[in-house]
Amino acid sequence: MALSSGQPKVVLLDIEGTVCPISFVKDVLFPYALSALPATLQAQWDKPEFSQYRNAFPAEHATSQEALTAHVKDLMSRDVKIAFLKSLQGYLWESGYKSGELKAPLFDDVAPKFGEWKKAGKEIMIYSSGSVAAQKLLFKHTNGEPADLIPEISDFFDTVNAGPKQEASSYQTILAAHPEVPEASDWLFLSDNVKEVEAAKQAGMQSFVVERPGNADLSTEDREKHRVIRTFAEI
Ligand SMILES: CSCCC(=O)C(=O)COP(=O)(O)O
Ligand SMILES: [Mg+2]
Repeated sequence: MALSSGQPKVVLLDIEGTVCPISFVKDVLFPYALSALPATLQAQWDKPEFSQYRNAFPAEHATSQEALTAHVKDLMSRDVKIAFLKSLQGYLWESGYKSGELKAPLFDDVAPKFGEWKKAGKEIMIYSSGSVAAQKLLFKHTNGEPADLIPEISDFFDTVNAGPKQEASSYQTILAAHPEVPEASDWLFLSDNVKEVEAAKQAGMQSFVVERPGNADLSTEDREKHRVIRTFAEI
């Protein structure tokens, strides 16, 4: 599919398993957050600016630093994609990105395609379970050229401002946020998660499954039902 006139005007992108490897999230970002957690809790526990993160957790898990640490560890071991955890993770990753310890390893085709899409007049938007704050940190600190891709991105969506990624209504919320591109068929959503692709299609968007190294295997049925791409260069 060439992106020329009559083709999608907006490319909406998932992050983990689509623009960067799942292993970056599981093996780099998660351990960083867990290692930063105890010292952060000790330093920030009673600070007013930290209360938004602490108070967002269910009260029974925020009774002490130890209880919160145990709960965060449990949620992360199960990769629970819940907003209060994602928000805290973004807060914990900030120092790592700013110091240069964390840098998002985008797949090689991603940054060049951003430039191509922008030149062709397409809008690039992000929809991830990671918080909008975490998304912005990731795209500001990449291994791409340019390293800061924020200027290329028109909007960011997460489970707070759009809703759960496997529900069609979330894609309708995203559409409603951009009345300048009202036709769902003018949107192309790319994700490693077949259920997310199905939800986007239910909302009327075009949507392809992205198959990257390290992603979950796709079934024969998934491959029959959906277009599967291995790199953005195929678009
Ligand atoms: C952008 S923050 C790091 C990724 C993350 O925490 C996450 O849950 C990504 O999920 P996605 O919806 O991008 O597959
Ligand atoms: Mg994903």
